[in-house]
Amino acid sequence: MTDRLTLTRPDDWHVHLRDGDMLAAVAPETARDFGRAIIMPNLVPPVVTAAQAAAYLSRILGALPAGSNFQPLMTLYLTEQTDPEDLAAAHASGLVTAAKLYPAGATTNSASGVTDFDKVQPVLEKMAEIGMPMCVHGEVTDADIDIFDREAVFIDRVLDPLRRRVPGLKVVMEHITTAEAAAYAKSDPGQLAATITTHHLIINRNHILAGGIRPHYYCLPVAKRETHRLALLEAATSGNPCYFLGTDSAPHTDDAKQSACGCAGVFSATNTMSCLAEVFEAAAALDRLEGFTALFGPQFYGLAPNADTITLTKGDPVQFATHIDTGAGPVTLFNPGFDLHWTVTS
Ligand SMILES: NC(=O)N[C@@H](CC(=O)O)C(=O)O
Ligand SMILES: [Zn+2]
Ligand SMILES: [Zn+2]
Repeated sequence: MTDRLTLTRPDDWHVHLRDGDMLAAVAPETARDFGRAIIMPNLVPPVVTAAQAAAYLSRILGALPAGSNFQPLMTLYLTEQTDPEDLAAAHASGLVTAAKLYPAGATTNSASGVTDFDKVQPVLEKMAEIGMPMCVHGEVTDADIDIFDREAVFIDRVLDPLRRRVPGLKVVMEHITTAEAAAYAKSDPGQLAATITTHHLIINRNHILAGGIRPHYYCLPVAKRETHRLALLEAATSGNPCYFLGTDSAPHTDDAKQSACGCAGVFSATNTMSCLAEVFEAAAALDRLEGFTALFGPQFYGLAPNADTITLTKGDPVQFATHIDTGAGPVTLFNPGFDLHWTVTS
């Protein structure tokens, strides 16, 4: 029986660190196990300019524990006003790694996102030219499309046509939740990839809705039926480098989650590596955990893997605190619903 596992230090290719008191509390949680992370720009107001990204980067660095080597990889939030030259300069200087496309209204803090995709065509062409990846929240926002269908419809109606209009654009389909997205993501190696979250490998829509409504499992895109979870699990454990970890750890205070109109987002930064080790072991794929968490992301982004390692150790069930305290209020940690035996020990 394997009871120790040493991996190249993982990265998180999609995380929300927020700002202010929340940032102070959650940045150390991500920095503990991860070497780098793609930092989502959906603050209020969003991070749309290079100057805003530079200021946000310094606030993140200021929230890290002393001696931390964690490296935030910044993103810009694309709007219909984004200036292709400002974006290209931010990328060329190394300040910004990618740009994030939110369909307006698709998710938390996406009001400034894109409504008319033609308007961002020049920016996307510039990104293709300079090799800057586009990360996308892939859901349509049409009121007449069922929420469980919004990801699959986005691929057909928006993403595939957009990629045909902008050949050469590197795209990361963020936090995929469907078999359709997993199939599409592998259709153009090196140009197209997908992040998969920890929680979408573990929960399906029954976990949210059966036997009572569980707001801490509500996120966007919403978890789908079990067949889709199984497709994601197969993708994540397949060893195909087009799939890599993006936790989408998205903290909201318990007040904001446990409400008549609760926010979307699952906070999983603290226990993600324990959860994933359990999931990959159950799938007899522990040997593929390193690719998914530490090798395939940097490969797609054209970066070297981290030079150091982490070690996970298996033992008696580990107890994580049910929540973390933040200056903004308590934030509940993702509960996988099963015992966790693996813990990051060094
Ligand atoms: N995933 C979520 O449910 N929420 C994210 C936004 C996002 O990634 O779509 C958030 O910022 O809270
Ligand atoms: Zn999203
Ligand atoms: Zn997110």
